[in-house]
Amino acid sequence: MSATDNMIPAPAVRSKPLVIRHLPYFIGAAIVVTLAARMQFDGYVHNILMQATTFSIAVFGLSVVLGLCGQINLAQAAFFGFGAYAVGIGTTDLHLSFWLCLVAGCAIALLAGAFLGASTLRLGGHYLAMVTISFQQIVTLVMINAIWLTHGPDGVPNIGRPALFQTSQSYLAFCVAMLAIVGYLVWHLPDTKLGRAMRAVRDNELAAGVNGIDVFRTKVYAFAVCAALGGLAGGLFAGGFAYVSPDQFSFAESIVFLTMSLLGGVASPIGSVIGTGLLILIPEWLRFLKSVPGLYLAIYGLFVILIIRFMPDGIWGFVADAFTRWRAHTKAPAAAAALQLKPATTGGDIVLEVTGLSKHFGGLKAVDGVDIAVKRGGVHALIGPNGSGKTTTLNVLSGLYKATAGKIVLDGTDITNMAPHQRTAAGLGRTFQNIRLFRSMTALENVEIGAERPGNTMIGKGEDALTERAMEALTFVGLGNRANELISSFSYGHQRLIEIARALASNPTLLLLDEPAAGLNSTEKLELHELLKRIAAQGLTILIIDHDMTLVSEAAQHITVLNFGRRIADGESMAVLRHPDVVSAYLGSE
Ligand SMILES: Nc1ncnc2c1ncn2[C@@H]1O[C@H](COP(=O)(O)OP(=O)(O)OP(=O)(O)O)[C@@H](O)[C@H]1O
Repeated sequence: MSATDNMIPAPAVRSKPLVIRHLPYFIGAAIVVTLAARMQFDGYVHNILMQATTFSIAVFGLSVVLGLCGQINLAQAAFFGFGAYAVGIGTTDLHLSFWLCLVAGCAIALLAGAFLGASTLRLGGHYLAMVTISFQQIVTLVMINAIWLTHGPDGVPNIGRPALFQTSQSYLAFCVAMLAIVGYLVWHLPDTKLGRAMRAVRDNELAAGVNGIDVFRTKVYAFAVCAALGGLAGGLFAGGFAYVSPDQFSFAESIVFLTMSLLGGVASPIGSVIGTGLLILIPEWLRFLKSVPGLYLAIYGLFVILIIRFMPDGIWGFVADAFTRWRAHTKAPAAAAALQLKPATTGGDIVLEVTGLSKHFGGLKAVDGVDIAVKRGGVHALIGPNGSGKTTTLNVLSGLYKATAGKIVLDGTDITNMAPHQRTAAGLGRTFQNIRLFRSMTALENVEIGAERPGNTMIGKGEDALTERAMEALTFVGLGNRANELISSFSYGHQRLIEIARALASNPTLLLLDEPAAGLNSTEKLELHELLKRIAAQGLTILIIDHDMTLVSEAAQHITVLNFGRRIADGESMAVLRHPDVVSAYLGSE
């Protein structure tokens, strides 16, 4: 019988199909598109709407790369320019179809974004910002100087539109429809597997990696999507204004896009539209102040500073946060079935075999030639005084550190040289000494990421199955009734339980627990002990590090002891705890 045969029946209540749930959005979007097609705007209002619509799509890109994935992109105007010039040059000089040029512009931007991302995203932080600024400057220089291609500073006039949308009015309606479609996709992205991976990477890269997410690839995807949206927006912009020139795609424009994104709320397409609309409209509203030199810019700047100061997550971020908190207290989570753990049993009696493992930091031998054999089923403890190399060992096991020497075999598979997410896919689950949860997410969303582990045989297809599995794991640790609350509303002890639930939801073959009792009070420690018993009762093997000798001696059947990075004892718990070397090294000699 396969593991999937043992799956728990799903709770009776299933959510409605997405299209039905989001029907109000589509009806609203259809009304707005109809209004855009029917209402008569003067040229000035029309231009503002066209600019706001196309800029919003470019800012959607930033909401993906920066808002969802936490990676800075200061070259969005360059990608916008790729799309604009593809349509400009394609429809005028090459006499190609608008549609072909639009698709080509998106593709060029996507490829450039993927290339830039793949070559620089390992840098992160300030370096990434610097590289994207340089890229932006190079693109601007090419636009100005490659006159044979771009027409240089004169720009490209008389850009064509599709035959279907020749009039300004119909073209605007088409752009608004594109805004609605792309906006819907970006709005829905955080609830997809890729979107959850991006949010996990943004919140905590280490935890994302050990929960089975390929961090680097996720970042490259985010960057490529951002660039493609920039290209699409630029192509639409070119058709709308029928003219493009290099100054429209400068570094200053990239900063404008970024400000729009931050002002409205970087994590949501609604924020993108709000920020874009405001930043385009505020200068128009303050136009009457232009007679007093400097006053207009001072008020404009003050307005932006005040919003960012008092709403650090932007206008929509502020509203959405309040809504999430309200919903957590009003929307009761669905009841969940009992969690089943069905750890894989492909290898022999030994689940984890570590031989000659070493990790040196320069001259410091944090782990030095350690052997550990963890038997299938039950609890194996790794103990030792402070600084003896326990956490380093766990970090090498889960791939956060590369081993200096030695071999690690998990359930018959050599995982020594695998990346963290590949080890997770191979069946490793872990928690951290310093809790590493995804802090912008709810408890349920955190555990869903664990449940999504590649190779998890205990989960069916689709979002409902994912939610059910996560609810089961949360209910197993006693927090099912608080599934929709944000991490910040949980006590330290409960956050530890959520981390354990996240690992359990992935149905690992081996669970590594790094000091799970640290920071817990005596009642919470008792609850943890009970939890460990219930986990072990389902046949899941646990390798635990902890300083609480009562917990270790009662929970673990087997103990390995480290001191100064070397193994000094190994065997059945009671015998090891009485071993003279252990007593003197770890518990004190008297
Ligand atoms: N990234 C690192 N760079 C340099 N030295 C490190 C690093 N990580 C750990 N060490 C050193 O390796 C040794 C072992 O540390 P480790 O955290 O593994 O010990 P531990 O047994 O888990 O201690 P504790 O019980 O206090 O958590 C220590 O001397 C520590 O300072």
